[in-house]
Amino acid sequence: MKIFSAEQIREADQFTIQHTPISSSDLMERAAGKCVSWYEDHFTPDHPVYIFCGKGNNGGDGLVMARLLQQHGYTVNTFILQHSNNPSKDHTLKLQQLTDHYPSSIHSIGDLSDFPELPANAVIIDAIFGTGMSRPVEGWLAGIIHRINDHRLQHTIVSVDLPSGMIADESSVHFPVIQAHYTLSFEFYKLAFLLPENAMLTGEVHILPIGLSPEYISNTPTRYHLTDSTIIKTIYRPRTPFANKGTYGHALLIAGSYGKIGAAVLSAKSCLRSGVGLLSCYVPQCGYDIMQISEPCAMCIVDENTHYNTHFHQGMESARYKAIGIGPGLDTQTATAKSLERLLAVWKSPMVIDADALNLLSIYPSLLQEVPKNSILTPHPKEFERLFGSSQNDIDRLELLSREAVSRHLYILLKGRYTAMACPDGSIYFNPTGNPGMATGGSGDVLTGILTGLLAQGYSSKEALLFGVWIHGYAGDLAAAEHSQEAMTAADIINGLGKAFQEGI
Ligand SMILES: NC(=O)C1=CN([C@@H]2O[C@H](COP(=O)(O)OP(=O)(O)OC[C@H]3O[C@@H](n4cnc5c(N)ncnc54)[C@H](O)[C@@H]3O)[C@@H](O)[C@H]2O)[C@H](O)CC1
Ligand SMILES: [K+]
Repeated sequence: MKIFSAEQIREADQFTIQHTPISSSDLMERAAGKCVSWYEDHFTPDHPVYIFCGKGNNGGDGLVMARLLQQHGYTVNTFILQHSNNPSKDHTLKLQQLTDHYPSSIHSIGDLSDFPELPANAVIIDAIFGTGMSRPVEGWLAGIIHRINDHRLQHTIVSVDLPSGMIADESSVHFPVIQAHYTLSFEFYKLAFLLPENAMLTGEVHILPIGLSPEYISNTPTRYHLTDSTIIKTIYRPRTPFANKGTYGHALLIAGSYGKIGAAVLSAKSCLRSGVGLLSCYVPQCGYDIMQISEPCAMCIVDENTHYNTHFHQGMESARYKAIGIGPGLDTQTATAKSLERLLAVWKSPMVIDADALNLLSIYPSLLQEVPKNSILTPHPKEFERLFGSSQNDIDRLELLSREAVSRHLYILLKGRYTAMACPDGSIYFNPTGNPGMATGGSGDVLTGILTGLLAQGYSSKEALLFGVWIHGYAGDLAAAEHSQEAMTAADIINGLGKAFQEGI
């Protein structure tokens, strides 16, 4: 699914009005009608509705909702915030229609002292600002936003299109923004909904289709995308009937150190459960028995060192692996760094680089220059910061992520609720699958195994990344459904992979 900017959403709006038989006034009726249908499914008429409207089209949506909800038997009080003397055309039209039918339900707010007392069971609808926001809300308007937020514990807050004060495609960190329980957004996710810094502001997001032109949507390129099953279906390739294990590649996982052989085992298991043809695991001596017993389907190559890996570069100039994954439980010993340096000097195909291998790249930044093009780096936010530095806000961090991916020709993901995946062509994909139960030790090791397994099978780096992160999250959701987010472990994610491949594509 494409993620459009506020500017593009305005264009989509205009294009739809010009090229399909619908007026802007009717499009607003349709949008508000969708919100009303959603609302009626969630709240009965015993809850008085308090709708706060701005003077633009977001406020216009609120005015239409006020009319429709009253027509449907709800008690509604509408408050128009007098922040501007230039209401939008449709706002003016919808205000007139509301005045014609329900004049006594309309009130005006010119400053904070006009804010109403809310009855205990009232529901608040926030239709103050939508995609028209481009700067922080200030003065008494900011006061109104804070006042609404003060009611958050007692009253449900439903935001129309965006929580007011949030800027659709910029950072609004530290700005006054409505803290909604629900956000009913039109047609598209907004970039702002996917930023960790806004996690507490949107509440549950519901995307309501309003029939914006499919022609505009398919013909307009975007930089940001949300991975969905349509994208995953185009990536997935079923196995061929005449396949043998050579068809699906031989992967090498370089992982594990004393006390962290479990990370290597988790990666190995998930790699095998992602369809790899053959898997070899390179481990220190202390890992040999553990690996062979835990995962008989994997072959084992053993380092000369007992506790950590020191010679995995050996023989790699002529090795025929289809993919290498390195990092889970690796440790950051100097001898491991030296071996990584020598591996990078000879290995020029894409690799999956995770965990301690990323930490080695941040300790020895010159190694980062040697990472093969199209490799996949999988940092969590702390690892990302150690590698590339810190940022003021989530938009700056996305820009940094993208700059690094483009300039180094790498695929870099940044783990989170919506894992962001930056590609060398400048595009950024967000992944929607997964849940907080996956914030547990070993979950990243499982992802490394999956990505390595997909790369080895011949998926391109971009395909392996989008598909791997999707299936990892999907398997995590299945694990949470079975065990709860609290009780699930990384091993349960691996156990979910079978069903994820069957049902998640
Ligand atoms: N996407 C669609 O196809 C549809 C969208 N609809 C709704 O329209 C809004 C966008 O409306 P717009 O008039 O462009 O902007 P807003 O209502 O968000 O705000 C404009 C209004 O607010 C003033 N303003 C902006 N920023 C500030 C500020 N920081 N402080 C004070 N005042 C500010 C500005 O001057 C204007 O007066 C979209 O979100 C949807 O809700 C359609 O109804 C359906 C089609
Ligand atoms: K709003």
